[in-house]
Amino acid sequence: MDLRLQLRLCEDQRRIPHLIRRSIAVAAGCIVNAAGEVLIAQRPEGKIAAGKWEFPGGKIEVGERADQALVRELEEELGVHASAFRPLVRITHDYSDRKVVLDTWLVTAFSGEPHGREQQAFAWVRPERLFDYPLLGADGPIVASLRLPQDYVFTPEGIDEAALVSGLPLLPKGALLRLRQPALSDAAYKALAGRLAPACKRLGLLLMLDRDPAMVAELGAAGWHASAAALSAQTSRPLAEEFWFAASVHNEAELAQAQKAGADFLVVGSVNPTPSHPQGKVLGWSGFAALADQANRPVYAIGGVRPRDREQAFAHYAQGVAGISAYWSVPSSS
Ligand SMILES: Nc1nc2c([nH]c(=O)n2[C@H]2C[C@H](O)[C@@H](COP(=O)(O)OP(=O)(O)OP(=O)(O)O)O2)c(=O)[nH]1
Ligand SMILES: [Mg+2]
Repeated sequence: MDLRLQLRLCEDQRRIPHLIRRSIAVAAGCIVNAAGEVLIAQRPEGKIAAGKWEFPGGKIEVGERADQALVRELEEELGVHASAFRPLVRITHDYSDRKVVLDTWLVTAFSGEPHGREQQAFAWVRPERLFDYPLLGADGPIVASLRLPQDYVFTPEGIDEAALVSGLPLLPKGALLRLRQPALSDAAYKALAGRLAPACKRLGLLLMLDRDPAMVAELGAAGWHASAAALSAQTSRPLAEEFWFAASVHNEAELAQAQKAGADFLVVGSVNPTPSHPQGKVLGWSGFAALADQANRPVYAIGGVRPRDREQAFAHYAQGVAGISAYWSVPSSS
């Protein structure tokens, strides 16, 4: 093609970016050190969104896999060789001038001392302090993913209080715990939640309640969990940003509803058939991954999955696994 014509076409394209909705595939790494801090870098002068902070990484090249791009970008930008990593969360974000599809990875082992090869500043930050840095607009769900644990435990239905209390110290450290007791009246549920909240705090468990969202702040719990039924009545975020807002999702319509309501993270299933929901729709791992891929937020896999299935869950972009029976020594139907 004639060079002048080519230049002219490029110029025209620059003028109508809003008409050409380019989608950019990006791989980014959340490098975690032994102290549990994560590495962020400041975008250097001359790049788009200069001055904002980000998880190091860059564009996936033609013919390259996301994991290959991750390793290459971390070497190019930081002089670090990533040797152990796994998928974290996948995000599609629409900036006004471009659409970005971000494949993020949790990097748990690397060699080399990070240094800003592009003269960019960088910092090791505890996940709960990441809000102190102006991160790129797409990165909120990555921060949520870094702050959340790998296990989401539900209480067995009808478990007695003594068994519940004695089981708490045996749960994985830092786990989310949903107090799910559908047979209790609201008053009995609230009383039980009030007795459990201090113990959960002491043990570092994140207590999630599923009745009136106002109960969460009142009792000092960690957040609110919306069942699919509760979610259908929810058009906006029902509690303050400082608390977690989770939702159960089984299909695309419920996913859209959870996104509209502004849920921070989801529980998606059933991945496998379970005795407790024999008639429930089974997604399989591929159905799970299809929903997780559109979620734009961390997603736990539920339904016939156990902590030992975690690696498989990660491979399908899960935050981790959720369940009942795998976590308690009392008999349960799940
Ligand atoms: N690396 C990274 N990019 C992000 C994050 N969040 C986010 O929206 N992005 C966007 C910003 C950019 O539009 C795109 C990454 O492109 P980039 O400019 O870093 O690409 P690159 O490293 O290959 O740089 P270049 O050589 O092409 O300039 O993804 C993030 O946390 N990390
Ligand atoms: Mg980059």
